[in-house]
Amino acid sequence: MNVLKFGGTSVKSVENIKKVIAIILNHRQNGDVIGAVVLSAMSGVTNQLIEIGRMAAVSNPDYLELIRGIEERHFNVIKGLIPIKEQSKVFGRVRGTVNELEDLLRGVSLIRELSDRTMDLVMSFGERLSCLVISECLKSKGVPARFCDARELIKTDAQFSMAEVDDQTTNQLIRNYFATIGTDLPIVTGFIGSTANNETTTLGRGGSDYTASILGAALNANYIDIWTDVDGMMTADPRKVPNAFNIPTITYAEAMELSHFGAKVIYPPTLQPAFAKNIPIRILNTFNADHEGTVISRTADRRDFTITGISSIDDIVLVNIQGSGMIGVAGVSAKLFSTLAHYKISVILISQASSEHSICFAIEPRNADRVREILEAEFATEIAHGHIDNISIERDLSIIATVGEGMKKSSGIAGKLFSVLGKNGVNIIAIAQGSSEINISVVINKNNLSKALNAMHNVFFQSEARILNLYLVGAGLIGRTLLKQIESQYEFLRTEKLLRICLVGVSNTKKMLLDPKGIDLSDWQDRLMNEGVTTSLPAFVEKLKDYNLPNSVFIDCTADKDIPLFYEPLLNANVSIVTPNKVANSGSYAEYKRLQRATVRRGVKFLYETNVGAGLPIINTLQGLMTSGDRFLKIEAILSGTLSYIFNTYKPGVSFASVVREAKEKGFTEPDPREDLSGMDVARKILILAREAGFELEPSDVTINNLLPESCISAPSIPAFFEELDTNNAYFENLLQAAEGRNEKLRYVATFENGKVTIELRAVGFDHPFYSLSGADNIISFTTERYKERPLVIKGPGAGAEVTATGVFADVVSIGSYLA
Ligand SMILES: NC(=O)C1=CN([C@@H]2O[C@H](COP(=O)(O)OP(=O)(O)OC[C@H]3O[C@@H](n4cnc5c(N)ncnc54)[C@H](O)[C@@H]3O)[C@@H](O)[C@H]2O)C=CC1
Ligand SMILES: N[C@@H](CC=O)C(=O)O
Ligand code: NA
Repeated sequence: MNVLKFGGTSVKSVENIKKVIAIILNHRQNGDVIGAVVLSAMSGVTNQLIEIGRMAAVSNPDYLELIRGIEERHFNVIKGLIPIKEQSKVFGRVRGTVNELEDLLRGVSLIRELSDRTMDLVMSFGERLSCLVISECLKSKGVPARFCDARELIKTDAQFSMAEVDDQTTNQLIRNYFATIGTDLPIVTGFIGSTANNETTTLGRGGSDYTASILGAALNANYIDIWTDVDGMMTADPRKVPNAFNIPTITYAEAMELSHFGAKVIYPPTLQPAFAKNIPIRILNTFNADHEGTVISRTADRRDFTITGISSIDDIVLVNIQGSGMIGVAGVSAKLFSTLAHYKISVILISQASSEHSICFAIEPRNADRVREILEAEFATEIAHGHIDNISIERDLSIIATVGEGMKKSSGIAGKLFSVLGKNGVNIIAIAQGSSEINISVVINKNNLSKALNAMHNVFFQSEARILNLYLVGAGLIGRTLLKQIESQYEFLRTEKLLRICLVGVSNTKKMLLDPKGIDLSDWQDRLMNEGVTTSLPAFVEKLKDYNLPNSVFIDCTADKDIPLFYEPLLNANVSIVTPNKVANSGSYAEYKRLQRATVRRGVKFLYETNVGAGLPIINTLQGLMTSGDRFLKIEAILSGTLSYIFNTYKPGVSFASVVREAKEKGFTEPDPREDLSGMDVARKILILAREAGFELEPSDVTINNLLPESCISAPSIPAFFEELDTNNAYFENLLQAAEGRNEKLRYVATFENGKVTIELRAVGFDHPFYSLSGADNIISFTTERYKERPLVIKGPGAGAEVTATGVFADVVSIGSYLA
């Protein structure tokens, strides 16, 4: 035998009530015995009744309008669900109940007073009306339903609005009642009860769940089914954590912790009677009746995760009371908490460090000022004597609770929790863990709530892929290729690497598009074109900070000199950066160092493997040697893919400018190819390598060996530059022919040795290791303490869209692994 309870949304409209009736009929057809059905008021009605009461209390006659509205809603149910010839009798009964409500409010309006006692009576009409109407609907469908006013069964004390149930009397009354009704199906008003003197009381908002549990326990039901509008309890609030999913089984204790911390699926007192009788509570969805929902019972099986759920209280304040006079003095906390209890201030969380120097506790914001006054008065003497310094209040905070019985047996949960919050720059203000070990609560700033919840959910519920939120600036050749590569690897990363890449922002020089829900990788170009707004980097970064998404990565695929100005603020906001743009690392040494320090300080990543040799593993190799304690003696390298390509491809008689054009078309050159031909690009790269090798070099320490005649450099635009190149063909032809005549090849070689950089155009013979390069190859030779006899050499294509995007992609994925 089961007790069924349907909440406010389930009985909100004709459409929804049809679903409720179908569920009841279905049970009966399957032979499942229903002991009782408990109903809430139609959704919105209780709030309206409260408003009506308040309006009447100030003699505002408009309340009559609201009463008509409530009456109308119930009439509509009758019209929609009861055959015409049976309707008038039910209309009459509804009208009679509504008249009773009107009489009551007339009285309230006359005496202009609304006590908690009267308010409870006013509120009782919501459930009385819904049960009245729906029991008649069921009767007309052949169910032997019978309206049951719970005030005759549930006896309480006289704490109106939050009455305590007298279990013994109540259980007896319930059993007596059920002994008399035979096979009738009582439709019981949720939420309400009455005192020994038959005054109406209510059991607290959400109390209909509690009514069902009281009935179920008294009747020794097999199940208490709470039918609501969600698929059971979820691992987190799905409005805040889109990846939250249903929890199939949960213990009473876990459900209690989660519902105290804001998971509004079940009213916490409901759990007690069910727990005492070991009756499972099932949370089911009226609108998705086939879903298995959540079963709450003593033991929960089918556990895939160490924690069961994450919940939060979104708005709290923290009160801190501290002073040297508190150390070792017994009774301060006793006085503190008995004072709070005396004033009925509910304390949500308490934390005291073992130094006993301070105690902090969380309360609802509406109590903050009152608590300060109360405590300042109560501890006036201690404050006057300096034993207590002050009572401070910190606002705009949230509490997040990780809940789960599984935490008892496993270590490392707190470590995981703090690490994920740390990596996402979420500062923890206070921590509490009860010795039951099924709840670890942390207090954080409210503006980090969504980020923290999502990041935590992501690491604790590991079967789900970790999200990496990308913001790409510069959707040019490399940027576009990167997105294409990510798109084709998306499924592999999600299923094999448990990494879900989400593009949140993308921009080029003209337009930018940001969407925190993610931009589909298959149509980002169309969306950018159609929905994008004029690019503004400050606005882009502002939005990024505003969204405050976990695991955010900023990718700079431009060669822009201004974008690096945003790197440090981004790192400080715990956003990792990946970039092929060399500007930041080749500016002043101080700036280079500042970025390095920011990454260490904030525990985020700044990765730029493609600054040198595109996708070739040069920076990673160098950093590996450095961190393992090797020392660099010499770096000798060919670092320009563009120049390699030109020197490997140029044949006398061909126009030099056309070879440069080819290099540009193949995607080897910088957005402005003069950067390559002037030697600037190589200068940047060797400077970066020297710095990575531990040397403090400024750009002025690198002399550029420029290959271009002045007229080419000073051309006003890139097309003009190409024209200028054409007119200088003879200059380049001579240069190359001279080498060719000696069977040598031209190589643009950068060397770092003894703290000094040299860059020169060399002609090398076939016995030189740099002779046999082809295409856009780079070659880098590291001579170190450990690689002294024979240097470590890395060689391969050092420019081009695919290889560069691959390097950027690898950096992005490595951030994903780090954050996980
Ligand atoms: N092409 C290659 O082989 C390699 C390139 N790199 C680097 O990759 C970066 C990108 O190169 P490519 O994709 O070849 O250049 P590109 O010129 O094709 O793309 C650059 C993109 O950045 C956009 N952009 C420029 N300033 C912007 C701003 N302020 N805001 C938004 N968007 C902006 C442009 O609209 C363009 O779409 C450069 O820093 C380059 O040095 C690094 C290694 C190899
Ligand atoms: N333009 C560069 C590629 C990027 O670093 C080159 O030609 O090497
Ligand atoms: Na590289």
